[in-house]
Amino acid sequence: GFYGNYGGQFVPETLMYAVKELEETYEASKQDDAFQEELNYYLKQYVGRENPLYFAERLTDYAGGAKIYLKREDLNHTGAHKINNTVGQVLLAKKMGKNKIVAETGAGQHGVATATIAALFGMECTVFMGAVDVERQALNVFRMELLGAKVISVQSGSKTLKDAVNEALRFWVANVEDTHYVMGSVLGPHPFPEIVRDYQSIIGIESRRQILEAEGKLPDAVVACVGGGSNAMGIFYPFINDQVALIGVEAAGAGLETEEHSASINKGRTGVLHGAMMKLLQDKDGQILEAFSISAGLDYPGLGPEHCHLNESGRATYESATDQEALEAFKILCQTEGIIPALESAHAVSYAIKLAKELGKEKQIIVCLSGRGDKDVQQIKELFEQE
Ligand SMILES: Cc1ncc(COP(=O)(O)O)c(/C=N/[C@H](C(=O)O)[C@@H](O)C(C)C)c1O
Repeated sequence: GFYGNYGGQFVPETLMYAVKELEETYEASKQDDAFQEELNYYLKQYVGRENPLYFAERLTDYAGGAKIYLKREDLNHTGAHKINNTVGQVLLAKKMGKNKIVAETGAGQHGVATATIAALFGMECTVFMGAVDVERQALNVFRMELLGAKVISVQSGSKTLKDAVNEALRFWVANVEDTHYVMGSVLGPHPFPEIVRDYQSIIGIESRRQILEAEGKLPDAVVACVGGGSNAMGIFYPFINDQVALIGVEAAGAGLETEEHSASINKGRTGVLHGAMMKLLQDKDGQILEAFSISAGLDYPGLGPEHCHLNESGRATYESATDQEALEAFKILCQTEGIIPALESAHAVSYAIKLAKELGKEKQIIVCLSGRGDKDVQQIKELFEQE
């Protein structure tokens, strides 16, 4: 369960049984043809895969360099990549005979994706969400409730994702007999980072095949935003043995030199949170610092253990984009391609525009468009009205 010096299973005894049971069930599911068939059925017929790897010609012209391809996870059912993971994990819950689901959410996309699949399989669903995020992503709270989920607003700590995960883990410990915890990103104790990576790898598997079809060669770089790191790990992993640059884009918020960002790799130190060893934003006493970002989905003070290892080994590099840069890219994508991206994804687009210029016309870049921006329009509207 380790990725170099990161990862592990730093959980209390009360959770060891549950993570061991999950590990066994996951390993067994890999050999279970019926399970794989059911998973692929829902990915195709319900999520709507495969989605396009779209050549963004006007965005490419705007950037003035390498060809930019967008992997359209925004076109999935529920509007983001999160559902790739929740389909798989809820099927695992069924395989373990558990009919209740608990999850955390920040941007609300993971919560919506969990509530959606729980409704599909008639399972009870409880989602923990920081009170700050309940405010910021009110539309997604309503969607979760429409889908039959119970949304619990978390008042402790900084009232954002970190605190929602703490409360969700506590709930899971108390209900482990009949409840599965659907982890929303490549975080948490082994085997969660592996499971979420594997379910999200469908993004990179499709992208690799599609770029070879379109260009007859692999891309020069793959770019994705990183909150906990699941859409990035999913698009990176199938390219891991290729000569392809893998670039994660962290949220620099108000700026890396300020206290207001979520740049765990660029400004963090090694520590343990939510059961895993990873790079974390923490003060000199090891207290976890609050993360900041204009996008709720990147607002997490850590980054998944496998990303920390890829960074240390040099296989992947981690850049960042500020709130302002993300907002700029958000507008540019709307105007050049008629696509309203999630604010999280706009961080990746922002860096990709810079990289395209640097690489020049002969090269190709794939950007993971992890979600659509409908959930952010209200927040953006208010921002523009303030300008
Ligand atoms: C559209 C979209 N794009 C990217 C992210 C960042 O999550 P990762 O892909 O796991 O780094 C997110 C993260 N959303 C989570 C959520 O909706 O709960 C997030 O807040 C946490 C699970 C990290 C997202 O919604």
